[in-house]
Amino acid sequence: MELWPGIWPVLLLLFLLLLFLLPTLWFCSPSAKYFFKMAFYNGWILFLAVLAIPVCAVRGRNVENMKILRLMLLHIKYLYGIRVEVRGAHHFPPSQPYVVVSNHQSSLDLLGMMEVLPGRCVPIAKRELLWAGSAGLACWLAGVIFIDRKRTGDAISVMSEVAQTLLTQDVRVWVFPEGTRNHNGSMLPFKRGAFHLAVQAQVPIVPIVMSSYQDFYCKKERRFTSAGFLKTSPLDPPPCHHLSLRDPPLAPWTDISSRRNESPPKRLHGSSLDPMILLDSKLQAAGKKRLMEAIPLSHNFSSSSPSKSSLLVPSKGVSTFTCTHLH
Ligand SMILES: CCCCCCCC/C=C\CCCCCCCC(=O)SCCNC(=O)CCNC(=O)[C@H](O)C(C)(C)COP(=O)(O)OP(=O)(O)OC[C@H]1O[C@@H](n2cnc3c(N)ncnc32)[C@H](O)[C@@H]1OP(=O)(O)O
Ligand SMILES: CCCCCCCCCCCCCC(=O)OC[C@@H](O)COP(=O)(O)O
Repeated sequence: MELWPGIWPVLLLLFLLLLFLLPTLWFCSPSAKYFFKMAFYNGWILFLAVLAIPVCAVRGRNVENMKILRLMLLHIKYLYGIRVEVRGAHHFPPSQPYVVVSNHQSSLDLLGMMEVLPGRCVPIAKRELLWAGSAGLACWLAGVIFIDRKRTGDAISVMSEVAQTLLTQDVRVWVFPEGTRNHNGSMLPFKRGAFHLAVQAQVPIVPIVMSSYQDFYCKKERRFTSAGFLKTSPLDPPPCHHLSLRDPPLAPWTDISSRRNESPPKRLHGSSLDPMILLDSKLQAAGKKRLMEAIPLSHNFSSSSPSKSSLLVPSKGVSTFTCTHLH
């Protein structure tokens, strides 16, 4: 330090400059605000992971560790003023394995995911996440299943193993069937792994919809505004919609139903297996409409037949999701 006697005034000057510059950027540049918020988001998760690792390591790699991660991540929504509202959590099957499928908009999905993550439920994630420093290690310790999306064969064999584990170790799996983040307002065609998985393990699929972040977050526009002040309207109990999925991704369902004389596998039935919906309070009428329009399914309202709300009812070659409407 003696060689650099002038360093301290320079550092002080830099510090004061930053002290002035950062708040100025924060308040004047939405892009800078977006950048700071995302940097903090990732940095905070990495930091929390450092804390979580020794605690999780006690058990070794174990799905029960996911509870620890979940508890440690739940507060993040408050830091960002994001209010998460959960509708229909009771629609989760109480005690059996199942596959959760959910739309994937951004890494912020983690917030909604942690809000509703059932016990013994592990997400399927891209392999790259394993190398995300402390977060990767924490995920590994919590039993996150990593797949190499570039090697379909490997990914399929991992998922086939998961189909076994699902039953033998009583776990649930959370899959983002779009296979990647997608924030452009529409849903990408589904990858098929989640559906193969459910068929192989003969377990139900529980769809979860996370509402659009469009009114407070947009990666493309580098926009991440404060969201805490928006009004929350009480939401009506959602009516039932029947969503016909004509897209091939659900072909496995139709195959299996035709092999079984148009009758779906028994374990896929169950009026208590309605999908649930996850909404955040920022969701406004336009956002809701956009999201529903974005889902590439044709849906026919059928409030008169709530009793037909079995999870999946293939009929005449078209698989049908019963899905709760965002209302
Ligand atoms: C306290 C601090 C804590 C800090 C730490 C943070 C903690 C956080 C905690 C936890 C967070 C976890 C974070 C989770 C978030 C991560 C999200 C992501 O990473 S999203 C990307 C990965 N997810 C997927 O990719 C979806 C799954 N993908 C699939 O299911 C695909 O289907 C896949 C990879 C298996 C193959 O993909 P294909 O791109 O090749 O395309 P296809 O058309 O689906 O499949 C090709 C053929 O293979 C058949 N196929 C697919 N799966 C099959 C199977 N299981 N068995 C048999 N055939 C199968 C298909 O039917 C198709 O064949 P035919 O065209 O139909 O003939
Ligand atoms: C080494 C520094 C890395 C910093 C990483 C911080 C950890 C954040 C953990 C957030 C978990 C959410 C994971 C997520 O959302 O991953 C994205 C993939 O679903 C889809 O990826 P892609 O759009 O296909 O690239």
